[in-house]
Amino acid sequence: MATINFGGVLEDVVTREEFPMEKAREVLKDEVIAIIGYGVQGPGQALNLKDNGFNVIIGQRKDSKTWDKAVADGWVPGQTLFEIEEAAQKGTIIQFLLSDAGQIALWPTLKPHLTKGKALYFSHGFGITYKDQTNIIPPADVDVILVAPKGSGTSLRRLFLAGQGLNSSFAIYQDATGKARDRVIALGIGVGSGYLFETDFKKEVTSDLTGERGTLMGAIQGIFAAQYEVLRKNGHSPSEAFNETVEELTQSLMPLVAENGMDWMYANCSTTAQRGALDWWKKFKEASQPVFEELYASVAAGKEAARSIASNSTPDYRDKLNEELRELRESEMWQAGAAVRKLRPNN
Ligand SMILES: NC(=O)c1ccc[n+]([C@@H]2O[C@H](COP(=O)([O-])OP(=O)(O)OC[C@H]3O[C@@H](n4cnc5c(N)ncnc54)[C@H](O)[C@@H]3O)[C@@H](O)[C@H]2O)c1
Ligand SMILES: CC(C)(O)[C@@H](O)C(=O)O
Ligand SMILES: [Mg+2]
Ligand SMILES: [Mg+2]
Repeated sequence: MATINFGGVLEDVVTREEFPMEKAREVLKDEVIAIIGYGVQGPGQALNLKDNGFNVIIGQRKDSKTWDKAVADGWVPGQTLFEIEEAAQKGTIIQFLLSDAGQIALWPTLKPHLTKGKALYFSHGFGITYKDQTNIIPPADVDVILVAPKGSGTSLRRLFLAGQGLNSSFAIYQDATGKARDRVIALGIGVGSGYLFETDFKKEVTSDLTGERGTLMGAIQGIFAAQYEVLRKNGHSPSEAFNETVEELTQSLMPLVAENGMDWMYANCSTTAQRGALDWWKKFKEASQPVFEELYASVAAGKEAARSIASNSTPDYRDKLNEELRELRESEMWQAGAAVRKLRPNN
C-alpha cells in the first residue's frame, strides 16, 4: 500500500509498482477465472485478463448476440466459451458481470456452483448491499470480493490497449479462505486498473449510483439541455449553441481539466472568461446542491435500486431503453452534435 495525500486526507492505495503483474499472475496461477456475462464490463475485463496472461473462460447464453460477440473476440466454444452453468462449474473465481437486474434472475442458478473456497467477484456493490431486494446472499465458505472500474468497460479496454489504465475501487465483503485480499488485488491489477483504492460494498454502490445519476451522466445532460435551450430561444443557431455548450467542453476544455485541474483550464482562458466563471460557479453549485441532496437520499434509501430493478426486469426493457436513447439521439441538440462531429478535421 502506498499512502497518498488526497487534498489533505491520507489514503492507502495499491499501485502497479508495489503489486506488479508478475505478482498478480503468481497469486492467481492455479485459478480459473470464469467471467459470467459479456455485455460491457465482461469483454473489457476478460480480454484484459487474457492478454495479461491469466486463465480466463467466458460463461454466456448460447444463441445470443453476446455469444457471437464473444466468438468474434476470439473465445472458443468448448474451450474458453461455455454456457453459463458450465463456466460457473469450471471457475474457481466467478466474476458475476451480468446486468444488475440479470444477476437477480440468475442467482438461483449460479449459487449451487459456489462451492467451498471459490471466490464470487462483483464489479458493483449493488447485489450485496440491496440484498433485501436482490436476494443475493452468498454461502459463508466463499470469498466475496469487488473490483469496480471507475468508467465504462469500453474505456477499460481502450486504455489498456493504449498502455494506460482506468482506476478501480476494491472491497472485501467476506474473506472465507484468508486469500481474499490477495485475490481481489491481483484481479484488480489483472483487469487493467491504473491503481486501486479501497472501499466497501455499500460505499461503492452509493457513490457509483450518485455519480452516474449526477455529474457523470444525468446532471451533465440536464445542464447541457438547459443552456442549449436558452441559447436557442434567444436566436442562436444550433451550431453556435452546440459549440458553446458541448463541443468546446469535450474537445478543448475538459482535456485541459483532465491534464492539470480546473484552475489551470481557467488560467488558459481569457481574463474575461475567468472573471465570469469564478463569479458564476457558486450560483450553479447553490442551485444544484438541493438536487444532489435529493439524489443521494434516494440512493441511500434504496429507491434508485428499486427503480432500476423494476424497470430492467421487464421483458421489453431493452426496447424501452432504446426508445429513450433514440429520443435523446434525435433531439435537435444531439443531431446538431452529429453534424458537428462530422465536421471535425479528423473525420
Ligand atoms: N457498463 C459498465 O461499463 C460498468 C462499469 C462499472 C461497473 N459495472 C457493473 O458491472 C456489472 C455488469 O454490467 P454491464 O454494464 O457490463 O452489464 P450489461 O447490462 O451489459 O449486461 C451484461 C450481460 O448480461 C446479460 N444478461 C442480462 N440479464 C440476463 C439474464 N437474466 N440471464 C443471463 N444473462 C443476462 C446480457 O445479455 C449481457 O450479455 C454490473 O454490476 C454493473 O453495474 C458496469
Ligand atoms: C460507467 C459507469 C457509469 O461508471 C458505471 O457505473 C456503470 O454503471 O455503467
Ligand atoms: Mg454504475
Ligand atoms: Mg461507475
